[in-house]
Amino acid sequence: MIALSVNLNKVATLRNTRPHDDPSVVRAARTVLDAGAAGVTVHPRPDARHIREQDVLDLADVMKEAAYAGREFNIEGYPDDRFLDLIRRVKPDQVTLVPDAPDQATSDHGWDLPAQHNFLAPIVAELKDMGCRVSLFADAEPAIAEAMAKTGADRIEIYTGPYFETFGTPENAAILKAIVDTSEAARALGLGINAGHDLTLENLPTLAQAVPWIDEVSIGHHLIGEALWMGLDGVVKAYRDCLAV
Ligand SMILES: CC(=O)[C@@H](O)[C@H](O)COP(=O)(O)O
Ligand SMILES: NCC(=O)COP(=O)(O)O
Repeated sequence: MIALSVNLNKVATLRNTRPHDDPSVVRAARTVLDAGAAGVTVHPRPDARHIREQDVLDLADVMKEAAYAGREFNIEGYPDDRFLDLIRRVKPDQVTLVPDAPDQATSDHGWDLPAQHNFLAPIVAELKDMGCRVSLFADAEPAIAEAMAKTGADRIEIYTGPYFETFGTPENAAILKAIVDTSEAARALGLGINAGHDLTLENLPTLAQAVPWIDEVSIGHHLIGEALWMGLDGVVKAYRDCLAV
């Protein structure tokens, strides 16, 4: 079964609008894990617009609790000194490197490889030496698979934003085929497959059926939004039902 990692960024977005800890990111993490999520994901951006360093440290403590043995902590971000120092302190199960600029509204593209190989490969090596699994954010382009593998990364995370944007239109078939082809090319090179960005209860079943070998999807924005109507426990269970292909 495809693992669901719940991205808690948007809980922190709401929390940050007032000077107190409500809604609690830690409480949200416990809720989604108790509902069966395989792990949690956070993206501590340079401007701390949502997830702050203290959230990362607090969640690292939660993930060490016996009740959550076997669940994974995935930290996403651009590997600047701030981010790498935090990773060295926390040593999460997985690090997902994304090529985001500090002022980027959200993640919307994968790494430019092989151009950025010499920048990424040493960082990937250091993170793996720490015992972290390393995933690289990737556009759905089969030709990128070889360059991704050459960095030494363990997995790629296929960016599914265009899949969301085209879902339900004639253009979606080509986007989905590119995702399938990219995943197959990467798997053939020994890479694991993650996927994420703008996955929803509507578009996830088709993706899961087309690419059942995905290791993990990380989902935040639409899941947290849907929780307003379904409750956090209920929406996690609904997303997991989509993945039981
Ligand atoms: C990498 C990716 O697609 C998302 O995980 C990203 O973390 C979303 O960031 P925001 O929640 O800041 O939009
Ligand atoms: N890597 C994708 C992620 O963690 C969540 O993306 P989104 O569901 O918030 O778009």
